[in-house]
Amino acid sequence: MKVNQSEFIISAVRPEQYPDDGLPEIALAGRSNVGKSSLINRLISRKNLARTSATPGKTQQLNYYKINQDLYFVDFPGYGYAKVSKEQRFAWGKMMEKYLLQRDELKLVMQMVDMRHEPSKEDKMMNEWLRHHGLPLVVVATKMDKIPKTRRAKHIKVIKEALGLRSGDLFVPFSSEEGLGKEELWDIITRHARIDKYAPVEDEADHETVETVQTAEDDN
Ligand SMILES: Nc1nc2c(ncn2[C@@H]2O[C@H](COP(=O)(O)OP(=O)(O)OP(=O)(O)O)[C@@H](O)[C@H]2O)c(=O)[nH]1
Ligand SMILES: [Mg+2]
Repeated sequence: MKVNQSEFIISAVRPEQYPDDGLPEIALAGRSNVGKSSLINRLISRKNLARTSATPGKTQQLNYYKINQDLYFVDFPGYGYAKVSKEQRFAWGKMMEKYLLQRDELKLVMQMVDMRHEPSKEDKMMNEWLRHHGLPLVVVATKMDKIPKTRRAKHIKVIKEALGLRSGDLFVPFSSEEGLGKEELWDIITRHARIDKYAPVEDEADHETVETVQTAEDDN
């Protein structure tokens, strides 16, 4: 997928703020700090369009990023972050649930899990919930660069087993640091969003810059 333009649109706290142009939406869900924002940046070859941070729980609204005139990435609040209040967690949960169950434009959920660890209770619950509701799903295992090559197959096996994934289920090991898994994921995204224009992503040189925000601090 050739990304010519990427633009932060809105941090939506209410459904009325969601875009109304009907473009396909790809949601990113996962634990706080799992690497959702980093994955967006890697997919679009930008350093920091989506805010990344070493402070978990930073993304607290549905953050919309428009990619070309083709689709939106919708960056979700990270779940499972202990330091937010119960009320806040409940409010996020409600907003996410409503979005996931009622948003016609939603074409794919990317559920992200950290490749280093066995999926948490919340990861498992989220996965079961998404599958129970029949949502189109790809599980993305992030931070693959942190696992030595010889141990990756083992980690992948543990994750797939913990989530009960079968051979036909979509699963992509990924590294935002090194770009591993990027082409495979774009392929899945464009198929679900029904975008025909599949082409390799070009580098930043011919990329129209619309917004930049703070720099990632990778200490994780
Ligand atoms: N080595 C490595 N570090 C990563 C990778 N992905 C993310 N990180 C680091 O992990 C930290 C969290 O990444 P974010 O992309 O901000 O995570 P997030 O899921 O958006 O977090 P919230 O917005 O808080 O929910 C940052 O320090 C990133 O640089 C990866 O693939 N490899
Ligand atoms: Mg984020």
